[in-house]
Amino acid sequence: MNKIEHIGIAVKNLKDSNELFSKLFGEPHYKVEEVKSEGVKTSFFKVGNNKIELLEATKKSSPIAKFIDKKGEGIHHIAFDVDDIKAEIKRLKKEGFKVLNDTPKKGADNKLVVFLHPKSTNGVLIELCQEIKE
Ligand SMILES: C[C@@H](C(=O)O)C(=O)SCCNC(=O)CCNC(=O)[C@H](O)C(C)(C)COP(=O)(O)OP(=O)(O)OC[C@H]1O[C@@H](n2cnc3c(N)ncnc32)[C@H](O)[C@@H]1OP(=O)(O)O
Ligand SMILES: [Co+2]
Repeated sequence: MNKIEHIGIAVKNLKDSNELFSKLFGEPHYKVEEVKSEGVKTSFFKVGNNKIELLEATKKSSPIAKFIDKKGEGIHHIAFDVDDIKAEIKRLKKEGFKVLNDTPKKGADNKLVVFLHPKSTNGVLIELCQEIKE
């Protein structure tokens, strides 16, 4: 794994949270992207070399809606950048981690993504991201 790609924060209202985090960072978000397959609307902030993803649920069955119902708003996942996502899936499965999707799926910001179940990672939902190259 190369580095933290982004940290995902679950929010109830993306518009309100965009304002709040713009004040916090002193800079507005640089993009908004809906990922229908995940039931989320996301916005991204750059903080130095780091990226923060805010996530609002777009439907009741969204993982973000469920998370907020159970735990409230807050840090939802940590995403790590990888070069070869398929090789990482294979390696991590061998190590006993519970990979939630065997086939990488299209995430936000031009990435292929895979999630590891938080029950296999000390309660932290982990996302792996590989940049999609043309
Ligand atoms: C667009 C994109 C991108 O960056 O490109 C994204 O990030 S999309 C981000 C949104 N997409 C995802 O999160 C996809 C991967 N997530 C999932 O498949 C799901 O959310 C699961 C992680 C499998 C949980 O789903 P499930 O239906 O089992 O929910 P559940 O509410 O019954 O939760 C089962 C147990 O996991 C815990 N749990 C659920 N979500 C959690 C989270 N984010 N961090 C830590 N623990 C979590 C619950 O509290 C519960 O624990 P207890 O049993 O102790 O009560
Ligand atoms: Co994410």
